Amino acid sequence: MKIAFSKYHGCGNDFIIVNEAQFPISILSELIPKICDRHTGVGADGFILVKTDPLEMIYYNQDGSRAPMCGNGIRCFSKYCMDQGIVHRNSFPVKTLAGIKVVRKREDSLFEVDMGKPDREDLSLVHTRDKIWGLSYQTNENEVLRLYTLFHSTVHTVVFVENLDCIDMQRIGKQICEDRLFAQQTNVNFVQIVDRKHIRMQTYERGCGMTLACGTGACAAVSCAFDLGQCENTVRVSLPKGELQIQIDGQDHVKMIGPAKCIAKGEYIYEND
Ligand SMILES: N[C@@H](CCC[C@H](N)C(=O)O)C(=O)O
Repeated sequence: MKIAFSKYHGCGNDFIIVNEAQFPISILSELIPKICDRHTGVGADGFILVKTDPLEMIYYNQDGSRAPMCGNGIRCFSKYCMDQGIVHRNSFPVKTLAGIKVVRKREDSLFEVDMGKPDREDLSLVHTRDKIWGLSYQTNENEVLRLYTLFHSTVHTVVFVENLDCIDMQRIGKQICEDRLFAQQTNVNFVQIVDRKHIRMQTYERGCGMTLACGTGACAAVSCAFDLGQCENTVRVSLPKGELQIQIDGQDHVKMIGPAKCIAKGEYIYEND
């Protein structure tokens, strides 16, 4: 079976985007890990299904697991919908498992997404403790870190470090992500505060591993740093291949601003085993 796809990226976080109508949903669990494979497939961090009536983003990680939301993904989804003539307005609502998100394409071609508020309290489905906020955590190699977990459209744990370049994010990220503290694993964001208006970060993503950027993770990191009094309410987030801007208004409401780019279009030849 041939499946028409587009590939987009937002700050290096890459996605295969496919229109829902063209194949039976029953093949998804086999299709996603195959098409996202970087050697034998097209290669991507995530897979996005587009539903048009109403407009909905259905997001899957590289391994085929479903996630409630994806910050870089929703900007790419929005650009795809505009490129394909699915939407004709510059601002529109998108249904996600984490609620309706309103997207706006700006004059500078960046996409602005109203990401809503973080949830620091009702995390009963996220972790097995009452709260993980400043929890002291020892890694297998005896590093001691502090973990801050919150729900920002999906589950995120923030770890502040002195210098991103001096830490084994793959090893530590995997350990925290898979720790039994978390009922359904967690995304792990390593954050270096550069100054009160600028952070550097990189994420070990649940269902995928290290990625070059994570939009919901950037929102979680800035919300957490702001809460702890470590940054202003408007922060530049530097990632290995791009930059996001995160703004928090007086009511704890978070906006994410960043790019979305089409890289390729093609047909994937799907063969089931
Ligand atoms: N890359 C994303 C987040 C994707 C989902 C995540 N891996 C999860 O399982 O929650 C982003 O840009 O937000």
